[in-house]
Amino acid sequence: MNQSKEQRILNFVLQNAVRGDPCSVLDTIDKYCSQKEWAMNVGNEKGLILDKTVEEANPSVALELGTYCGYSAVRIARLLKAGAHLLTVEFNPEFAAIAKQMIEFAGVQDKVKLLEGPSEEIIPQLKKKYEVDTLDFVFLDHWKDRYTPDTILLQECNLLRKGSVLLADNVIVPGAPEFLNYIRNNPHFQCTNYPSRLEYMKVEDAMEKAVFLG
Ligand SMILES: Cn1ncc2cc([C@H](O)c3cccc(CNC(=O)c4cc(-c5ccc(F)cc5)cc(O)c4O)c3)ccc21
Ligand SMILES: [Mg+2]
Repeated sequence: MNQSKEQRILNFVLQNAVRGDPCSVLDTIDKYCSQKEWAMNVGNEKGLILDKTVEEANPSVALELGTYCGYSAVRIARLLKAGAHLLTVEFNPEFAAIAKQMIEFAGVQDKVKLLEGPSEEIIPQLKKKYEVDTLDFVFLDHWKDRYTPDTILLQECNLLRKGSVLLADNVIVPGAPEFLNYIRNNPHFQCTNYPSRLEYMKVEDAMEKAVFLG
């Protein structure tokens, strides 16, 4: 049975990156995906925007929707302070299996909890089953038509507090027009757009930051 692209990316990391070194894992994934096979990791250019947003938020509890191969989970986890943790949600079992190995190889497994299932099922479980009070930071990178319903669900589940930071990938490509319309016209959010490039391509993309005002 021939390998998936995601398995090839993981193998390239296991053979070429430095175990326990998150930056080496990120650089190795970026090298593979820019030179050999494109993949939908946030990448290094938008990754720098993610880094700055995480550092500014300095979250104790962070949530990621859409783990994929674990690139952004490693990227976020490497910046978390002692005792802080990232919950990352992946519904595709193959992706989850790859991401688990990627996160462990990078050595950030103590800061990351990978939750398998669709966001619409996991989000309502965060308070009781995963002992979350409120979320300090949320990275949205799953199906683009789920950004809005899941942002509404986060509010309904009382998971956001004054100052909670949402950061959404791909608001230009593939695009999340309905989410941009929702969040920019919502008085409970203060929005900022960060123009950038689609990962590994000379194509325009952008990220949108939305701070919950309570
Ligand atoms: C409900 N639920 N709960 C958890 C959860 C997790 C998933 C998966 O992780 C998953 C699977 C497939 C697609 C995505 C979304 N990502 C994208 O579609 C994307 C596309 C492109 C791009 C850009 C240009 C192209 F030409 C092609 C693809 C660039 C990007 O950065 C992307 O993030 C996410 C899905 C639903 C989930
Ligand atoms: Mg993305």
